[in-house]
Amino acid sequence: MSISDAIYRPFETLIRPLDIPYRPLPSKGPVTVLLHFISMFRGVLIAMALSSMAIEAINLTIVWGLSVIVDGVTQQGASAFLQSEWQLLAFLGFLIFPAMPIASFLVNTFNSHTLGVGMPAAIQWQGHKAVERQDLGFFQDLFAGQVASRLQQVASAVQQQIVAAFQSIPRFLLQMVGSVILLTSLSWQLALPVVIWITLNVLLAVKMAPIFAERARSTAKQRSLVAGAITDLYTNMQMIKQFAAEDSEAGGIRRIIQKAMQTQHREQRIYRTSELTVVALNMALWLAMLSIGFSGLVNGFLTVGEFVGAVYILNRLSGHTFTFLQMGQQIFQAIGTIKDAMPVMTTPPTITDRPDATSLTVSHGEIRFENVLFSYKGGKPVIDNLSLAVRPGEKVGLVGLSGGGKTTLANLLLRFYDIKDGAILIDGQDIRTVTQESLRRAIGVIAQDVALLHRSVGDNIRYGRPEATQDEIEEVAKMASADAFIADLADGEGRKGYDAFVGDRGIKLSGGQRQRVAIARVLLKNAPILVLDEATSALDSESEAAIQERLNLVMEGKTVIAIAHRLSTIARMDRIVVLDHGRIVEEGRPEELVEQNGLFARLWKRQTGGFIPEEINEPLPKSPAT
Ligand SMILES: Nc1ncnc2c1ncn2[C@@H]1O[C@H](COP(=O)(O)OP(=O)(O)OP(=O)(O)O)[C@@H](O)[C@H]1O
Repeated sequence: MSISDAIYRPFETLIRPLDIPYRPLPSKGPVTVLLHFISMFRGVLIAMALSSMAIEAINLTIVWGLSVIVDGVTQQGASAFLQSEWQLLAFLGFLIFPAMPIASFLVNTFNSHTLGVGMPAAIQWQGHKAVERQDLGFFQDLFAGQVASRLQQVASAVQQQIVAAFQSIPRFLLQMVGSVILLTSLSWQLALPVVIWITLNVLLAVKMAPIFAERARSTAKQRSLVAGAITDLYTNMQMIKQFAAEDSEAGGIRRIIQKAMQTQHREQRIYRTSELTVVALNMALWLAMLSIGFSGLVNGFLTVGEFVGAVYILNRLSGHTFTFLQMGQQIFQAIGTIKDAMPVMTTPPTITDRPDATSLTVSHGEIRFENVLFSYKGGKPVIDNLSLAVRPGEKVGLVGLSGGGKTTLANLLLRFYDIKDGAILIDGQDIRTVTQESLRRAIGVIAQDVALLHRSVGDNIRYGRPEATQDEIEEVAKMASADAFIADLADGEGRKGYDAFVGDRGIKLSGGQRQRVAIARVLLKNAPILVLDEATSALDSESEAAIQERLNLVMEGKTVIAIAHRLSTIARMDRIVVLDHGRIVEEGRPEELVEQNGLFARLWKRQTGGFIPEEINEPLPKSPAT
């Protein structure tokens, strides 16, 4: 171990931020959030506050010592004073060195190494754990970038301000009290203006605090709006360019930045006004103290040593009020930032596991929707008293007009939202009584808009089963006919094949390639239930045939609910359920429904131009488990 390791490692490992267990954040106001994080680090914070108070105590003692030395030397002469008071001089020497550098090192290193690094990491981690628990609806109401920026702002603001507060407030209070005591011991006439000055400063702080808080909050809100809007823009850059909307979007961003600047100016005005008041109060104190000091010297109620001591104390006090005021501003900025971020960090998730939630066990794969009623926040019913039983291994196709509730129904099965009434059961187990994790592990999803993470294509496939080996990944890629294009992949960083990155949301892959990766991922997951939200966009017929073939492979032996748009998929379903306004309006085998001449037949004819293709009249593949 190097010397540097020996000195700094203990400070660096005093807190292990990522090992602190997650505790839900209190939602009763920003101060409770601050206290929550303070309690997480209280040991180090107290140690830092004590070291910082030690620095102040040393300073005050040195000031007192100086006034004693000045008076002693003027009265007794230097050598007599040295002889009689050498212990005092030695003690002052010890305070100057090594006590002062040690205390100062402790404060700075707790500050930079233990808290400066550990605290934002802990706050960001705890914040992330809080956000991650939120249900899908929460993310739909917010810009992702805004959430991320709020977390980051909170992490740095809270850390800086808590640390500054613990470093400065106890020290400042000690300095105030110590200064008043010391000054009183020198002369009460000198202490009096200081007491008045402190009272005026406290009144000022009480008056300004709510204004600071309100303005700081507006600024934080505007700042996170800017970050959110910019992230939203960058994420949708392709669409923006398609519409050549860069200029009009830039106009929007410009307006948001302009608004953010206005709120910042408003915030800064109040700070400068209060600083001006503090400077005026400081100068008035100086004037009063110097007048009293000179009159004390003239009238003999003060010695030169006492006068020097008083001037030194005054210098420190007035200098520190300024720092203290700035710290007050920063603390209110932090409180504003927390207030703005509170909804993100403290909203309790609405979809939670029951305390007695069990793990879902899928033995057959039967799904039952029983009188399900659902509406989105404040809206009218999207799923209206719907009952549907899907037999084990059955493949049900959901068909209907756009907005009929197909995607919603699939999302309810995954418990992305909780239903208002009725029940959804898988093999007899109500999905609200099992853990969300076990539920979602049992369901494979191929969504319409295949989402891939900006990682290697191999890692994206591995998402289906993180512990899968490279061989298994290659095997499913082959089954999904993805192996050929993956072999040819290369990214800008020189990574090739399975190691090549796919771009944000998989942007560097074609729609068909993304779908193949999604199929491989679900093949690897091998869940007993499959939800398939078919892309409406037509792939070319060759790709469609290839994908269809792969999908058959994924669907084999599984209970399937497919939001079906393509004729080829519909034809492969055991049963079609036609949804309209959240209700089942028709149900049956596709060929039966065509004959019924209802909504399905209408949709069908519209899609085929009145032509009923051969495949619907062909015998349909038998469902394995029915
Ligand atoms: N997150 C949401 N918040 C509020 N309303 C929503 C949300 N998602 C969907 N809706 C509404 O619920 C209704 C059903 O939508 P859903 O997406 O389930 O229909 P769909 O049948 O899948 O349509 P499509 O075929 O066009 O995908 C629509 O009126 C839609 O506006």
